[in-house]
Amino acid sequence: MKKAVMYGAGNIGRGFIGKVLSESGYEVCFLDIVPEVIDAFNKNHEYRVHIVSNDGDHYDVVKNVEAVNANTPEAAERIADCDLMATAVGVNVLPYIIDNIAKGIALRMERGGKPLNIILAENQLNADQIMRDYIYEKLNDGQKKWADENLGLVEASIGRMVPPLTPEERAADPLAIAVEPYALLPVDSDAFRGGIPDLVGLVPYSPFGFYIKRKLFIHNMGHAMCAYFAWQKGYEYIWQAVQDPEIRKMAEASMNDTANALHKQYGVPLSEITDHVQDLLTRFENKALKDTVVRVGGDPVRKLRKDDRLVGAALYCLEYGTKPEGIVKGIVAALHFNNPDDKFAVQIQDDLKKNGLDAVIEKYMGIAASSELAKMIKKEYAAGSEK
Ligand SMILES: NC(=O)c1ccc[n+]([C@@H]2O[C@H](COP(=O)([O-])OP(=O)(O)OC[C@H]3O[C@@H](n4cnc5c(N)ncnc54)[C@H](O)[C@@H]3O)[C@@H](O)[C@H]2O)c1
Ligand SMILES: O=P(O)(O)OC[C@@H](O)[C@@H](O)[C@H](O)[C@H](O)CO
Repeated sequence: MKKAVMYGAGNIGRGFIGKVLSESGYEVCFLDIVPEVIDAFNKNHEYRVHIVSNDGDHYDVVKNVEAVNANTPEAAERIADCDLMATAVGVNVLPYIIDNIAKGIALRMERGGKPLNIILAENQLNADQIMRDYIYEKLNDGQKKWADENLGLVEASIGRMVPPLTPEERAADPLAIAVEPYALLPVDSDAFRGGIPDLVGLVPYSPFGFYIKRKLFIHNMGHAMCAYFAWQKGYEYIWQAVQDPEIRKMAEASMNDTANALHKQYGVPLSEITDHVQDLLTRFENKALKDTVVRVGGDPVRKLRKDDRLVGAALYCLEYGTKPEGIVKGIVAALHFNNPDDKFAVQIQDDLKKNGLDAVIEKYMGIAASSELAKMIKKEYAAGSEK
């Protein structure tokens, strides 16, 4: 059997990519650090994925799985030996998995191994370049040359939404997972080395910039807007946000603004992109998924970065001639996300109090306080304070 390594056995690793790999004929080795999750994989070598929607639910069984602790030398061995690999650990964790990846590459090269393709299932623009830079810092010149020719770092657009389960659900079954039905996996077809693998639901696409921007600047931006407005109205779930006519209208208008910019840059018919917006809004209504406002809005420090969903989308709209009025409201709502259980939200709230809005804009969004977008944000923020 072909072997795959799935780095990260969380929501996306278990609920999406690991499942795709198994269903595509791979024996899947998950690398993770949570002992009860690792033990559970190695006990039964299979797990169930609950597929939920407003129209009903069913379970799929994912077979031929095992797990290895990522903090042991065995992790690099598995990377050296596999036919395909993917990561879904979270953007902030990526720097911590580089050592194992670099060691795996070194072993693979020594053993005359085949090219290594790594599908990057992370919500990060230019994840391929970021990972190549991290990995190359750990390689010698010979290894870098091998990696130039044999290491495929493959950007992917991870559209499937997978919320966290409750502590009670996790305690009952450490591998429990519930997902929405959507299961397409668009990937950058130009990034593979040595051929594109045959995976269930794979959509190889080039130029991939279109898909990655559509994902981050329409899907994740609209999602984040729903979450931050929902927080202000005291909702717990995303489906509640999107059923609120005021929130839905603002999210939809902003998603359509990005759709316009994408249409202008890539020439994809506008109706095709706005149809996708409507489909997303329907998917956000998935009540059975129980996706939460605190998950989707979590870590506003990352979500407010210049290369992420809100500020990134606003700058993109400005570049293509649209004033991002709605997205700016979303940015301001993110600045009001004062969830005491989210350390990143607390950090922004502290900085706002101590250092003021200009400093927060420059520090977290990476744009000048005198820039056009910053001026729009400040105007909207002040208008909110006057209410
Ligand atoms: N959940 C979603 O709906 C969704 C959808 C699309 C994309 N994403 C993106 O996918 C990525 C993963 O998100 P997720 O929701 O699966 O997160 P998650 O927190 O559920 O999963 C991350 C997994 O990585 C493991 N991990 C953490 N540190 C590790 C380490 N040093 N070594 C090995 N494993 C480690 C964790 O134990 C966990 O199992 C993120 O970049 C996220 O933005 C998530
Ligand atoms: O994972 P994050 O924190 O980058 O973003 C939160 C959600 O928008 C995200 O996980 C989506 O559910 C996912 O990208 C699927 O589309």
